[in-house]
Amino acid sequence: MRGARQGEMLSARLMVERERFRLDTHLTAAAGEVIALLGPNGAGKTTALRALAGLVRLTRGEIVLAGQPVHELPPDRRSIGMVFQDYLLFPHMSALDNVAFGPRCQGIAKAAARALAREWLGRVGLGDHVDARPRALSGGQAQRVALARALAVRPRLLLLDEPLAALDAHTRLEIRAELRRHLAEFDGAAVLVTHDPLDAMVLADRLVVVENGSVVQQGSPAEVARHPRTDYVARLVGLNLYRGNADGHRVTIGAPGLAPEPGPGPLVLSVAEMLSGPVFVAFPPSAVALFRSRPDGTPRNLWSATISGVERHGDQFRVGLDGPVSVSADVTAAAVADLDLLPGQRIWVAVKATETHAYPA
Ligand SMILES: Nc1ncnc2c1ncn2[C@@H]1O[C@H](COP(=O)(O)OP(=O)(O)OP(=O)(O)O)[C@@H](O)[C@H]1O
Repeated sequence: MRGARQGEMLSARLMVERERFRLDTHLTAAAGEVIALLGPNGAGKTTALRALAGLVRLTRGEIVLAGQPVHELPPDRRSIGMVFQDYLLFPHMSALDNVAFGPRCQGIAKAAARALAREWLGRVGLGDHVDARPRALSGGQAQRVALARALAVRPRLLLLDEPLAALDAHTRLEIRAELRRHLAEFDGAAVLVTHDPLDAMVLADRLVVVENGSVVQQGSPAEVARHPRTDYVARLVGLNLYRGNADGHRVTIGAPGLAPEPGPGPLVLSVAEMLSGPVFVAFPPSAVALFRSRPDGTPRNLWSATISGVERHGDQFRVGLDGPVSVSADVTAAAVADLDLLPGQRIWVAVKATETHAYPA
């Protein structure tokens, strides 16, 4: 995680009143910081993002970007880059001209703008597609062009609205990892709206949870995961997520990273993906199976743990487990009774490799 706060890049008080909805949030972001706005449908995330972009007018409030009030300025004068799901590429222009468009609008001469665009397309891995029209690009490629277009204007604020939502699962993994790398190099502030907790956990330095137009919780992914304050957040962070080091299909979980509590470690997990170097490994609590005695001949990842707590979670129970890493498991009420799950008890924990997801960190 990058996290060093180098001074405030964005400070915004966003108030937007509609007939049956009121957004009232305060958002700040340091230079280089990535904020993920999370929340249930209709919470006001998109409204907040559009207000920052200048596409929705503030009823009250202010937006200060790099020390300048920008809320009275039109979108194109705010030093903002946008990667919105519905903010499409210009269909009649090549990838190169799409990316060169912003710099051209900033007054950069045509040849220089095109050189810059070429450089950005190279950075997002599309150096061979500069002449392609958007319709000739795959979803992932189009999203890379959109990112290059947003970054080519060197914005102080990058806004991303569900940037990975339209992509298939495989492409999503790839683009998520790439986006993480580009965000790490970006020196402005970034605000990301996503429904996917993994996107948020992997990409953001800070989660800002919005419900009913207000911020209900914010903090680092680890802080929010450790102390969920609403049901939505509890469900949202119901993912076991760790940092580790991959060597082929084996990942050594060592660095505490995003684990809820760093354990004694190290734990070696088999994962479906073939990777090397620093990675994240994630799996949902529903992928964790519990056994009273050591199951024989299982191909799963297996370790022994101590039950730290059992809590009702919807119609299931969430079991907290301490061991080489801290893990949450979701089990049925019947399993709680059958397995006699009580805090302090030792239990075997199993996770299938195919139910884990490993990603480059
Ligand atoms: N143009 C509009 N005019 C009036 N009301 C709107 C408009 N756009 C959104 N709303 C309402 O404002 C509220 C917030 O919507 P918004 O799209 O910001 O939520 P969201 O958190 O992004 O939701 P989702 O996750 O479903 O995209 C909702 O009640 C929505 O119905």
